[in-house]
Amino acid sequence: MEAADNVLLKTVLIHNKKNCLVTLFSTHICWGLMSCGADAIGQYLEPFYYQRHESVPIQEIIAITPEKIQHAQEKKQNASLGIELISLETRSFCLHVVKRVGGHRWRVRKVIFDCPDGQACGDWIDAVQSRLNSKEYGRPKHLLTFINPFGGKRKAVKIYEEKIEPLFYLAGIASEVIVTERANHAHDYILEEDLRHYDGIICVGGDGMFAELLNGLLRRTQQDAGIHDANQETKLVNPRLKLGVIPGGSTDAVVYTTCGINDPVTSALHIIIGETVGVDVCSIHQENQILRYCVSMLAYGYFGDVLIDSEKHRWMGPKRYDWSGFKRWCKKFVYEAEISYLECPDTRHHPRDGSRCFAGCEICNSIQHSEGESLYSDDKWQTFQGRFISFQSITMPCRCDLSPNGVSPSQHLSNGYTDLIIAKECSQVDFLRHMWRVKSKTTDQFDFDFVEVHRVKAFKFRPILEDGEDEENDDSNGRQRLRTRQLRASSWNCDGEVLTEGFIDVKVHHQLIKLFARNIEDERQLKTDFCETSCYSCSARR
Ligand SMILES: CCCCCCCCCCCCC/C=C/[C@@H](O)[C@H](COP(=O)(O)O)NC(=O)CCCCCCCCCCCCCCC
Ligand SMILES: Nc1ncnc2c1ncn2[C@@H]1O[C@H](COP(=O)(O)OP(=O)(O)O)[C@@H](O)[C@H]1O
Ligand SMILES: [Ca+2]
Repeated sequence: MEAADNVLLKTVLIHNKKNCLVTLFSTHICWGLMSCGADAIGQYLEPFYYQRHESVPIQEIIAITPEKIQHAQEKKQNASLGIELISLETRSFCLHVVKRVGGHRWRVRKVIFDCPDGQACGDWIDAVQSRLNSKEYGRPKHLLTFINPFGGKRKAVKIYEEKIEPLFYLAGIASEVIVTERANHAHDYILEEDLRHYDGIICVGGDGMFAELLNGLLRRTQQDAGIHDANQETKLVNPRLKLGVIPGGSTDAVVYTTCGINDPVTSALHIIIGETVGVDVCSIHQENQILRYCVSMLAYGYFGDVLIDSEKHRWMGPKRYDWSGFKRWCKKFVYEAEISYLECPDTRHHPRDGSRCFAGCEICNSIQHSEGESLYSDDKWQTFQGRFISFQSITMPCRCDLSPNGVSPSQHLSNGYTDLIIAKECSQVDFLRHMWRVKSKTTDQFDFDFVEVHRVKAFKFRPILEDGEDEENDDSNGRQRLRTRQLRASSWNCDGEVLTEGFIDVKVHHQLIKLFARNIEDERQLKTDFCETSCYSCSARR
């Protein structure tokens, strides 16, 4: 289709006291000063070219609202008549659009246009609003919102009331708000209540709170579909509802990874524009039962112990992890397990391939999975048996303040794989060197001989809790005694929730859920000079 075919509305309007040609295309809106054409309002000459122009995709328009402005001429008239203010015809409108202010942070920018008359103004508002309502953008209309008042720095209610509610109101989103009264409140609500009226469920909280939504929604979806228990072979059903998070917790890795920053306003804008990204989910099984679902980090050993200890220091807020992390590091513990895993068959994809998952990621979109195939019949299972300090399964990159590049920087949101990171038995100093690199942005954190990494589709974890038989000890009668030494057991840190079962089977489900978020943008590639190719003016100049 010719670009010009997509023009829905084209008028000369006043913006910043100058005549501007404003064009509404089906995918974006463009405005700027003209280099030729008449200046008279409502008239322009073809062909026209913009001298300088700006363009905003429809997707990135938060709202269009009428703007009551007293125009200069009316002001004069009113002043001469001695009238302070009369009810004015609305001849101006305000576009509220996404503005990027750096570091993946989004804000709202207001752009005001004055129209020749009220009719033209109404036409513009209707035309833009009808594009915003179009199903192709998938903007949510009804959300179910849970707020955890005790997460992170305990500011979630304030964040919602002061920053998020006004934005949802502006965008025309109706949100039913539930401030949770206990742990699992949101989980149980999702499992039991009627959710038909909602387009999505969001929370203001941390990863633990998000895990409640995730587990509630996935259980509910399987239950409604008649899947009650499931082994690793079961094909799970994708939920209709989308999930979203506004950061109000401690680590906020889910939101940091999918929006590039833990900023409440940025997250609210990602939700409002309705863009979604598919996200891989791990199901954690024991026998034929699913114990839990996990999207970010599933960790045993060091990070499992840090979580258990940190719960005792919840009053410290997010800093509790540093304190517990330090305490755990001081006491070195070693664990042992047998881990079998099914590695990604495509050797181009691995945790050290240097790739990054950006919005519209080609790797995520191109990877093929044969979901129907049996995992057990596969003879490609490999086994690791040994001692380690930390074992992590990282299903999304897990960016956060503690690790801005991510715990596994080359992991992807929706490639269908999880990365196993095993920090094998080593000195405390060596483990710290590895963690230091996880925190820093520069060097390969896996470039140590004691760190082993694999990109896998599924794994089985069997803790070994007793040392092998030790025959070297003789008892007082000189008889050889078989002795076993107790090894330390840990628990799992599953998206920040404790899981006490040690033996587990884990499988990754490719893009099982959809999250309201664009995924991070490659800021070097954001176009600023030219708008989309369908822009008439730009394509004419190219
Ligand atoms: C010395 C530098 C240490 C840098 C350590 C970087 C490790 C970063 C791991 C981040 C894990 C991110 C994965 C997501 C986890 C969350 O699901 C989950 C729950 O989140 P929520 O609170 O929002 O509900 N969060 C966590 O489990 C937090 C784990 C954080 C562990 C921090 C460990 C700090 C270690 C400090 C050691 C200091 C030794 C100093 C020696 C002189
Ligand atoms: N009203 C509540 N009282 C106590 N705990 C709650 C409440 N609402 C949610 N929770 C629980 O609090 C835990 C931590 O929440 P989260 O929002 O992730 O904060 P943080 O990131 O600080 O851990 C979650 O496990 C969640 O189940
Ligand atoms: Ca993944």
